Amino acid sequence: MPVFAANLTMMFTEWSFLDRFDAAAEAGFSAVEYLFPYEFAPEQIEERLQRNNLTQALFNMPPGDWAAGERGVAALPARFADLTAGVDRALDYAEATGVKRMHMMAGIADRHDRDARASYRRAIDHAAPRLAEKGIDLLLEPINARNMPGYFLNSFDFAREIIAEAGLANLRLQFDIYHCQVIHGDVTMRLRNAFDDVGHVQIASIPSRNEPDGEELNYPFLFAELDRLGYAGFVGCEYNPRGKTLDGLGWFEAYRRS
Ligand SMILES: O=C(O)C(=O)[C@@H](O)CO
Ligand SMILES: [Mg+2]
Repeated sequence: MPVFAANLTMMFTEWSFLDRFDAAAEAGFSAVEYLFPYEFAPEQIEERLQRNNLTQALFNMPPGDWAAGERGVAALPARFADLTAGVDRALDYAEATGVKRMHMMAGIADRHDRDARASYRRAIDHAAPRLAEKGIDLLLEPINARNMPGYFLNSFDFAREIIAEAGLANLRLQFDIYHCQVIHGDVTMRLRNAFDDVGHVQIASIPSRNEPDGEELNYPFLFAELDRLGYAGFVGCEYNPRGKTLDGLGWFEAYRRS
């Protein structure tokens, strides 16, 4: 049975960020993820995790200037110093939270640009060994162009090509089923084919990015498929609730921690 992680950037937004940990635990989640912890001290996050007996499944490394439209700096050749500083900062939070996987966003850049690709590889070659020293996986996530126009890593095939080329044991694919369906379709076969690379899974309905309980995909089938494949990682609930978070948790009833 999959282990679900509440995404605290998108779910439980009726609560302040730190109180979302309590709300997610109360709703029966045993793990959480979110985009970024950096507005809070590592100790504040650690305290909420421990108080609620929650596992930190995932978070992202610093993405550059998010408010200005940056979506990562890894593929931006002029930003290598920011990338290395971001790895250091993320590792401080990893130590406090015990997280075992971190996502490095690529940035807005043309994936056919040679300098952007070389910069992305340089960022991976720097970050992955730093994380490996701490037993942490480095995740790469393809993101669809409708949600993030101009994003460098916009194809699952390209992500797998980069992972194969880098040949690093702790470099894994963040398989967001929502993005896969929007970009390519054929989700089950892609999951099967990519399974050896998969380090984290995320879910949402398609096309609305709401609860995984309707619209284009049959999530009960996909959850069973993850079991058939022997997936032992987390499934991040990266969706925008249609209404109140708690009102939309009917799909989660069978999976909640008692
Ligand atoms: O947009 C997504 O999908 C994500 O998983 C975010 O964490 C962007 O990294
Ligand atoms: Mg995602």
